[in-house]
Formats: sequence, C-alpha cells, structure tokens
Amino acid sequence: NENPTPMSAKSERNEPAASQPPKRIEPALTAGRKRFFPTEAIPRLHYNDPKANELISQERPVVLTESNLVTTAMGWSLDFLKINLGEGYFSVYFSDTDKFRYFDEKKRKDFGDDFLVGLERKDMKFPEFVELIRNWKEGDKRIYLQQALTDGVGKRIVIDFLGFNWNWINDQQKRNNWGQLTSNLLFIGQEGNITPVHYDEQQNFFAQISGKKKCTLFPPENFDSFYPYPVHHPHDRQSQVDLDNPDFEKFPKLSSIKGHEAIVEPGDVLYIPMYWWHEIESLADSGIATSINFWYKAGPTGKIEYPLKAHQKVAMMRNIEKMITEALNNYEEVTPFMQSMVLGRYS
Ligand SMILES: CC1(C)c2ccccc2-c2ccc(C[C@@H](CC(=O)O)C(=O)C(=O)O)cc21
Ligand SMILES: [Zn+2]
Repeated sequence: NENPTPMSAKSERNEPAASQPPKRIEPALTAGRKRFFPTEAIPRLHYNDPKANELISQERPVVLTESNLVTTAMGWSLDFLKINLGEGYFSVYFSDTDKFRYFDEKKRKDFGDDFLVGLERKDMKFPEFVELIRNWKEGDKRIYLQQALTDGVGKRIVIDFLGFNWNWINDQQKRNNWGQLTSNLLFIGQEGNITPVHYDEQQNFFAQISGKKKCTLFPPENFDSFYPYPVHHPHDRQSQVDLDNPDFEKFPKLSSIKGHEAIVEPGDVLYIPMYWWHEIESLADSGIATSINFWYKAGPTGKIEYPLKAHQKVAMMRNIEKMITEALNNYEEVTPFMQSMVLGRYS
C-alpha cells in the first residue's frame, strides 16, 4: 500500500491495532493453459511447519510461505534495478514463441545451430532490457533476462542480498546435507513466458518476487515419459515433448503422466527437488515476473540403499550414456550398440 495509515491515526480511531492480513484468495489452479493430464496441488505450508521440513527431507516439492527468504528484494522494481543493478552486461534470451527452451552453449559446437529454433541470446545493459520489456507488444520476440547475482552489482543490491534469510536457508542446506550453494540467478520475464519441462541436477529453492508463476512438476520416476534429449545434445536435460501439443505416437508414455502443480506468488518459495521435471509458466495478467533461485549441489551419496531411488537411476543412465557415446565416438552407433546389448538378452 502506497500510504500506510500512520499508527497514531489508527489508535485514535480505536481500530484493532494489527488487523488480520487480508485472507489470501487461492488462485484457481486452472489458471494458465488447459492440460491433457491430471494434476494435484503441491502442499502449501508455513516455512516453519515440521511437515514442510519432512517433505524437503523426502525430496518432495512444497511451497513455503512467510519465509522472508528474499523479502529485501521485494522492492526490486525495474526502475530500482536500473539504478542499482550495476553497469554490467546481462544475458537476455529472445524467443519467437512463448517457449524458452534452455540450451547449453558449450554443446552447440557439435550441433551447429539448427536446433536453436527461434531462440537466441544477446548481452545487453539493464536499461536496454527495461526499454525492451516496457515497449513490448504482441508480435515482438518474447524476452527473458537471466543473470547471476554476483559481484559487480550495486551496493544496494549487496545490502538486500545480505538481508536474505540466510539463517533459514543455510540451516536447510545443513539439515538436508546438501552441497554448496552454486548460484543465485535473477530471472525477469514477461507474463506468458514458458520455460518448458526439464530437470536440473541441483536442489532448488525458487523464490518469487513479482508476478505469478504456475509451476508444474513431475517426479524423476517419469524419466521414461518425458523422453529427454540425448546427453550430448545442447538441449540436454530438456524434454523433447511439447505439453501444449503432445505427440502420443512418438512419445506414447506421455499419456500416463500426472502433474504436481502450484501457483507461486510474491513471497512464496517453491522447493524444486533435484531431478524433478518442471515446467514454469509466467501467468498472464500477473505483470512482469521476477524470481530468484538458489541452486545447491547434491551432498555426498553416503550408503547405497536398495531399491535405488529413481533419481539415482537417472544419474546412472546419464553416466552410461556419456561413456558409451564418447567411447563409440559416433552418435549413430549408440542405438544399435545398446540394442545389441539388451534386446533378446535382458528383455
Ligand atoms: C528460460 C531461462 C531464462 C533460460 C534460457 C536459456 C538458458 C537457461 C534458462 C533458464 C534457466 C532457469 C530458469 C528459471 C526457472 C524457470 C523459470 O522461472 O522460468 C527454472 O527452471 C529453475 O529455476 O530451475 C529460466 C531460464
Ligand atoms: Zn529449472
């Protein structure tokens, strides 16, 4: 609220001092595009609720409220950032469609650029990005800024950064035996932008600062249903399927998926467990979407327990795929090689 009533005025009018915060109106999970698969709501719990900590320790998604993880960043409007983010260059992605499929620059050399359908990256100064996003109109390429919060940012940003709820998140890192915090990335994109379904190999506390994002998650058990690109492909870790027009002939196992959904609003933190598939849609009519994520490496595996967890099998498949592809040194030989190994022998 722009002009909070001064406390004195309140007491004169004998209003209850701290009136209850307005009841949160649950945004209908049906917001966003229609889906061909069933979904269930991701639990939404107070960040100190023991049940929340239980879910995190079980590597299951949960939306945490009231954590104040990034409350000091709530004032990071575009104008504020223009003044305080610093003079550096920022990575801005452009897409011809509403989809922003991640690509690994390092893997582009082997694949030329034909895979890069309508996606490109430009480095620019923040004010230029602000101009673009403010003057955007239907028909323009969509834009998405992604930038690591590292040194080089202005001192106001550093102060706000130091004001994050590090006590809580450092405690989470310790109690769950996670590895190091690898990065805090700042994301600023338009309403309607979609990051298609993919998985990351890190634990992620995903903090929403402005706008609403509809997050649809699927467990690592669904590895077979999402048909990820080959590991050496620039779209490694991304699913080949398009959830908006599914090709059930090419990807038959897609028909049996069930999503876990949440709409995160400013102040919410979504725990995206490592290896969980996730698609993230910046909801229309919710304004510019700003998020900060906290990516943690996995901790040491410790004792192997059977049966193996799905994400452990995903890690194994990745290693085997890498070894075989590199050893054969020929992309085309991978399928016949692996078929010879198992067809008629293990099946
Ligand atoms: C789309 C974009 C800007 C991009 C383009 C090119 C290369 C990488 C990426 C990339 C990586 C992560 C995100 C944040 C988030 C998704 C979301 O919030 O949209 C997410 O997936 C996560 O936090 O794990 C967004 C992007
Ligand atoms: Zn991700």
